[in-house]
Amino acid sequence: MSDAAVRITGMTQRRPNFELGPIDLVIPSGYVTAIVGPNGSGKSSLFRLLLDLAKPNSGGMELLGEPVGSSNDTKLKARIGYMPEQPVDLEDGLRGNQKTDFVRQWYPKWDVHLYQELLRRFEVDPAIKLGKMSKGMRRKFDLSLMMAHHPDLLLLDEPSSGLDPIAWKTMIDVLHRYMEQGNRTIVMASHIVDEVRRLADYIVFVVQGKVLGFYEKDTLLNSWQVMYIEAAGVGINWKQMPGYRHAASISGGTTYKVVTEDALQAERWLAEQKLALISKQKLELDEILLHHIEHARGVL
Ligand SMILES: Nc1ncnc2c1ncn2[C@@H]1O[C@H](COP(=O)(O)OP(=O)(O)OP(=O)(O)O)[C@@H](O)[C@H]1O
Repeated sequence: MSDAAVRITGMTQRRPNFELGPIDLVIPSGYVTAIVGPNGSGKSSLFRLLLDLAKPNSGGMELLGEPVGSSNDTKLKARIGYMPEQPVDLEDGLRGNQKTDFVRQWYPKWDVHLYQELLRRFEVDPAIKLGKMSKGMRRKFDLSLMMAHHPDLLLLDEPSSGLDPIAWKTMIDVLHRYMEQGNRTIVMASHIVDEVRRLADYIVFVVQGKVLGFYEKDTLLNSWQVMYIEAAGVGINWKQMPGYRHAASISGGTTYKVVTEDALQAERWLAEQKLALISKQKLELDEILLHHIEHARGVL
């Protein structure tokens, strides 16, 4: 794995009704990492902490090798593009162009040609007041603005929220192209299975303020499977099957539906037990997340 784009060490944030962490997490540079978790699990809170918009109670964070929270972070921030989940209400009265004129001053690598190309691709008129733009249009404007200074790291909090299918496809293409150039990194929170499938190299599950795991996407999607197994006349202790997560007999018969998170070893085990594997199917990302949530509810 390459250098760390994000390094979080023993970080906690306590609120009256919610505790985030402790989180220890290293996100590699040069890849797309998706943070996946249910509503209220702490994804947006994590982004705000990484941007120093909120302070942790303990622990530390680094972005692109620099500590978060130092007083002189202008150079670091110039290397980052951040897209919050919600637009900033205070900017409602500004026209798009007025926001751009203010924002671009902070970025030495500001690229007006890229900015204009992105606005054209997303079909956004920057002369409109931000408060008068539709939700999706404002999102597309913010995406264009945020990418026009050639950031090394993009932090995207549910980037496709409000986008129509055409704009969504454009966004996926724009982000793919962004990743083609140099050692760039995207960290994004997303609920959209297809988006994670198309963009992510790595997946982080966050549930109830805790990181449940960091996975290489293809390994994760290949290793979680539901298997249909014929097991007539034998009492099987399914819990001995590698990666066992769940088992149920189908309509009380001798066929079992078993979920494993270690498909390769599970198949070997079935062969050793001389059990017939009738069919197998990969789980979708949201089904895998559901298993993680249920497991977390039992142990956290
Ligand atoms: N400013 C705040 N003050 C107090 N509590 C907050 C604040 N913002 C969020 N929370 C609480 O922190 C927890 C985590 O919220 P957060 O927005 O980080 O979750 P999320 O995973 O981004 O959720 P979603 O998928 O709905 O966007 C929730 O319990 C939420 O109510």
